[in-house]
Amino acid sequence: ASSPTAPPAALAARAATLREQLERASHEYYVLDRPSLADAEYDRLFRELQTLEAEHPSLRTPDSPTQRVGAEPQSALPKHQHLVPMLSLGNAFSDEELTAWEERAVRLAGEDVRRAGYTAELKIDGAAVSLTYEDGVLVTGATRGNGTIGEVVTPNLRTIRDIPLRLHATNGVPAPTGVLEIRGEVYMPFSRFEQMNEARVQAGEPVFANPRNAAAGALRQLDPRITASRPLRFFGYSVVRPAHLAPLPFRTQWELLETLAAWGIPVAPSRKRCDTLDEVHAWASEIERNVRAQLDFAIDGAVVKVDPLRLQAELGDVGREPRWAVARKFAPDIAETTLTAIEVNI
Ligand SMILES: CC(C)(CNC(=O)c1ccc(Oc2ccccc2)cc1)c1ccc2c(N)nc(N)nc2n1
Repeated sequence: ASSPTAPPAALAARAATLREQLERASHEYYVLDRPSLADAEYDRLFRELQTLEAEHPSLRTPDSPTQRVGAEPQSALPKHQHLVPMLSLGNAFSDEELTAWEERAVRLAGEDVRRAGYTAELKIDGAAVSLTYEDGVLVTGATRGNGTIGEVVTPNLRTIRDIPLRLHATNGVPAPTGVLEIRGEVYMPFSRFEQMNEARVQAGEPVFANPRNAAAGALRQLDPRITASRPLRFFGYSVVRPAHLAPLPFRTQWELLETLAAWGIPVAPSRKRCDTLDEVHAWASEIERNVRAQLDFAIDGAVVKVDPLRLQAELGDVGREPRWAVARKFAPDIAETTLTAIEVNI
């Protein structure tokens, strides 16, 4: 017999179904850009879940879509120590510097580095954050801070539709158990950045210098309703967990990105598995010349990563920089350079 306070199992099951349907619809709408549920139907299900949670508060779980916006403003942002430090990328400004990076890695970890190959990714120019999930449920979100200590901005990150409140099992990839941290970049699409600045000019408010500053500023708001009003997106690119826990279900950076996507985390669209550094050079040039101008988000280069996690661990990091990854920087974005020049001259 169920106790008077516990909701009947049927209602708990209905609430779970609604959470699942609403989160999948949200993922299809915001991340895959191919909604299968009509807005009116989404709203009807959302209201049904809100009603269920109002009648049975124990059904109001942290991964419920009704809990994305609405936490009360905080006085100041509490601090969060990252489980594993968030590293910062060293820079290679030329193909020669990229080759020198590879030489050092080969000297340290042997020919396996070349034989195993690389994963090349877009270097998203946004605000780095770390998302802590426990048994697949988002429990903490924090800014990078100094790499070791960041600021807790969980209520703000929960307003970003790209960030799943619960990680899903899909096409044969099981949902993760235990604790893990997903690192990625919060960014503001150019199109929405311009739109927002235009509105700020009309409202007599100061405009943001660039999308990265706008994203970082939105993330550090004390009132999540302000964050919710800013058009923020997210791309994931790293997963870590404390060394003593069971290893993660992937062995390479490439498989890591595929797993993130399977869990429902958006991953930047252009990326390439490269067998040689020459392939990396060619891909990065192609991105700089032909892809960058078409993207609706800021990138400041490509990131090259030694693919096997075993070799990443062997190479380790020095001075907070991984030896197993490096940024191949592009020429600064003309618009940003011009703006900075104007600011300087005033
Ligand atoms: C590589 C890393 C610095 C993140 N990774 C980490 O911070 C990190 C930190 C400890 C780790 O611990 C290890 C676990 C196993 C093996 C080796 C290290 C692993 C990753 C980074 C930083 C910025 C990036 C960016 N703007 N765009 C893309 N596309 N990728 C980026 N990648």
